[in-house]
Amino acid sequence: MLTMEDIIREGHATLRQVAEPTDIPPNEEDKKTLQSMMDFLLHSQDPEIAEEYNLRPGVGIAAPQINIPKRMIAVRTTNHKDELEEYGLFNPKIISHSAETTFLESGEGCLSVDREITGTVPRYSRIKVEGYDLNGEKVVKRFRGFLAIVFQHEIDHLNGIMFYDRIDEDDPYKETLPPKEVI
Ligand SMILES: O=CN(O)C[C@@H](CC1CCCC1)C(=O)N1NCCC[C@H]1C(=O)Nc1ccccn1
Ligand code: NI
Repeated sequence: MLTMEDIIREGHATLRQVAEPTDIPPNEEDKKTLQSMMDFLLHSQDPEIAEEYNLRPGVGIAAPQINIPKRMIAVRTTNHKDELEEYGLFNPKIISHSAETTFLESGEGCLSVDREITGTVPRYSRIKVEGYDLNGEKVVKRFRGFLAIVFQHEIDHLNGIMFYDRIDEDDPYKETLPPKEVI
């Protein structure tokens, strides 16, 4: 099972790489990896297991965080109706998003970052994500609220982006996204 020892920390080059797309349909090795990432979130959210194995509770994890530069993410948290939502996706992609932005009041953290970093991390309020599930089935889903934030945090990891890259040094509590580059 995955434990905190498997999670690489900032400074490790893999966290700054752009991860490679996986084969679709997924091969046995990638399916095992994605399942282990989903199991990690489950274990990390179980008080007994988390205590036993000294796991930090996670609501999401991306394969680069376990030193596998492949485009795979797992998410496990409750939605706005307090229902558990669990996803394991290969090659996730944000195919559309709101102009409106949001952010976590308490800021963001990261299992690969062993320090507190304050500041607003602007995220799109609503996103539409496309990807492939463990069976290689295509998934297209809309997310809003906390789930949308988690998915954006995880997909950033696949592109070598850390949450603090999005905090504006000059105005750490700014609540808007920087303008798209003007072509
Ligand atoms: O890339 C993936 N990661 O780095 C694990 C991160 C992902 C989340 C950070 C912000 C959005 C996604 C993670 O889950 N954490 N970050 C470190 C602290 C513990 C934990 C956390 O924020 N837990 C949490 C937050 C709100 C409500 C309930 N639980
Ligand atoms: Ni993270």
